[in-house]
Amino acid sequence: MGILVAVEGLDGAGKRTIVGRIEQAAAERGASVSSIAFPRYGESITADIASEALHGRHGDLRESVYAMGLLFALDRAAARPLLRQALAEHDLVLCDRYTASNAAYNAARLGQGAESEVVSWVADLEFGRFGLPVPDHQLLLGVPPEVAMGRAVGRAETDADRPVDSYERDSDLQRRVYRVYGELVESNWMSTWSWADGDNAVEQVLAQLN
Ligand SMILES: Nc1ncnc2c1ncn2[C@@H]1O[C@H](COP(=O)(O)OP(=O)(O)OP(=O)(O)O)[C@@H](O)[C@H]1O
Ligand SMILES: Cc1cn([C@H]2C[C@H](O)[C@@H](COP(=O)(O)O)O2)c(=O)[nH]c1=O
Repeated sequence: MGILVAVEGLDGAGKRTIVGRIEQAAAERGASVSSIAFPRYGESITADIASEALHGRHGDLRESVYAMGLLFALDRAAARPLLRQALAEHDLVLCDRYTASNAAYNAARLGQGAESEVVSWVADLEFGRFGLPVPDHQLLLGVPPEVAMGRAVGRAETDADRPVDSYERDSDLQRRVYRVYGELVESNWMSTWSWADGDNAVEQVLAQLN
């Protein structure tokens, strides 16, 4: 049975980039690794609808914090068998965003913090009702909002398939999300957390394998 590590952070923080580096470093150490990125665009209808809503489609769907949170949660619920299989077959399973993304973004959208009702709702729904595995460790890529937003905008300029969405355009939201993530780290929400910058993220995850 492998361990499940979730990599969290703001839009454009560099999660995908770091997950690739962790995969490579773990494989070089002889560990078998699998990764899964949420939302699962192109594989999950609920993930695709959430993305379309963030790009202005589906009427007022995106205005509802709980409706958006439910779409992201249903994407993960549908991935539960994949996660279980990956954990049975690999030493390390990496998630590029997981349930804490729903906690941080939904609380921030409501102007609330890590102790709020919506964060409990996310935990009850995803770990309780949907039976998703609780991560063994969660890592926050602590790239500040101004830097992360700059990267997201830079990516959009060079990648026509990755235009900024309504969350990424909202600098106040990104600042609030960063604050809630900090509170999730401080309270070790659901499991242990560590705070990483780009340089020590790989070592922090590899340490979990020992
Ligand atoms: N350490 C870094 N320094 C500078 N640029 C970086 C760094 N890491 C990633 N980038 C660049 O920043 C952009 C965002 O990176 P990436 O796609 O890995 O972020 P992400 O956190 O997965 O984003 P999202 O959650 O929005 O999908 C990309 O263009 C990437 O090449
Ligand atoms: C998985 C997940 C994501 N979100 C938010 C975070 C981002 O702003 C968008 C899209 O994700 P991406 O990594 O930029 O493609 O959705 C969320 O609120 N809840 C979630 O569970």
